[in-house]
Amino acid sequence: MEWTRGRILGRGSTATVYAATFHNSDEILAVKTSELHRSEFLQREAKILSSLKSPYVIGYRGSETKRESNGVVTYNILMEYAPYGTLTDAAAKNGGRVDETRVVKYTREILRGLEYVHSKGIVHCDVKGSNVVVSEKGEAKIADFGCAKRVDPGFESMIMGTPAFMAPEVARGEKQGKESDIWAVGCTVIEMVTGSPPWAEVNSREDPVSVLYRVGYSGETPELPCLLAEEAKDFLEKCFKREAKERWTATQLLNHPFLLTKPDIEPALVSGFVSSSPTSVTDQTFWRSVEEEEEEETEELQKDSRDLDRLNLWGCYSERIGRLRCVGGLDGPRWDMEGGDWITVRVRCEGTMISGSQEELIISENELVGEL
Ligand SMILES: Nc1ncnc2c1ncn2[C@@H]1O[C@H](COP(=O)(O)OP(=O)(O)OP(=O)(O)O)[C@@H](O)[C@H]1O
Repeated sequence: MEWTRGRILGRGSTATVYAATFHNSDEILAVKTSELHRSEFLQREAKILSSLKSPYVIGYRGSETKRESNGVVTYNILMEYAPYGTLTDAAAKNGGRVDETRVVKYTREILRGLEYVHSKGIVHCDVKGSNVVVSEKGEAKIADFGCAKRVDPGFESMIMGTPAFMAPEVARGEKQGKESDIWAVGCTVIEMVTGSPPWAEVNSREDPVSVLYRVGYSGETPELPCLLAEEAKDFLEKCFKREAKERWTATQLLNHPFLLTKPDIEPALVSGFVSSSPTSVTDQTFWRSVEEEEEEETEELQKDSRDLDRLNLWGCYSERIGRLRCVGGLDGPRWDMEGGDWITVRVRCEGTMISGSQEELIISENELVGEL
């Protein structure tokens, strides 16, 4: 395969993704690259991605090693190019959150993708806004299968994912199955609606270990955004059943009224992430009206005048977390609160933690257990 590498589209913990062009066609590609000697996760990803074909999963175009002009040997996955970035980008471009029509559309498409992936006996293990990309036609497609695994009982068990999106059973290091992906879908909806993952109040002041502890052991479920209509809240409650076996499946959720009441929107409406008007807040089918919210807030304030914060209808969105990034090295992990995306962690159930990049030592199971 002859192709030329272009600009960087994004960086993750295991690889860098570039735009590229095929020499024998006009197709633009995305190429996910890491040095060959660090490409264990990329090679696993290629194996899984090559077995999948769905409109809601990023398209696989091949994989190969390549000697770069500087002599470095790289491993590369060639994929369909998604020009509109990730759902996290979509929220950022739209003032911190995705508008309601797109939240419904993208949630439906993520679930269609997961329904397919799960039917193939595969669990994604790292569903989150920054791992869902938007295609040229405006469809949400699940990407980054670097943590994905087959659900075969004999398969090596490894806990993987991003702390704020982890289900309780994953945070406790017990198991990671299809149900854990569904919890992460709920977290992704919260991320789209509010611009922040769940547990933002913990994230902003503490560290990911505290998030894992809270998810795994507190008995709590993520706080539901206060402006959501009851239908949307009910949908999230079905995702956030703490008992994995009580959680709804992708197929069941696709038939939830939250997703059934709105038809698919035209692709033309999606392209370019045309910024939506804040008036969507008043749409009764998804958001509760500001008046309704105000009335309830006033009643609550009368009941408890100490709760002054609740006067501000937008208060529940005002907390923006400092993004966490682990940038450890041989000296051990440290948490960077300033920038970068939510990181993915990979912990072997038995033994020490490994991450995709040898430079980014993230956290060891022993440290985790020690902290907990
Ligand atoms: N097919 C694609 N088209 C366009 N951009 C993409 C594509 N795939 C990935 N990207 C961009 O590259 C970024 C990193 O990709 P990806 O999440 O696959 O890397 P990673 O190293 O596996 O990340 P993680 O830290 O989640 O493990 C994405 O967040 C996105 O911005």
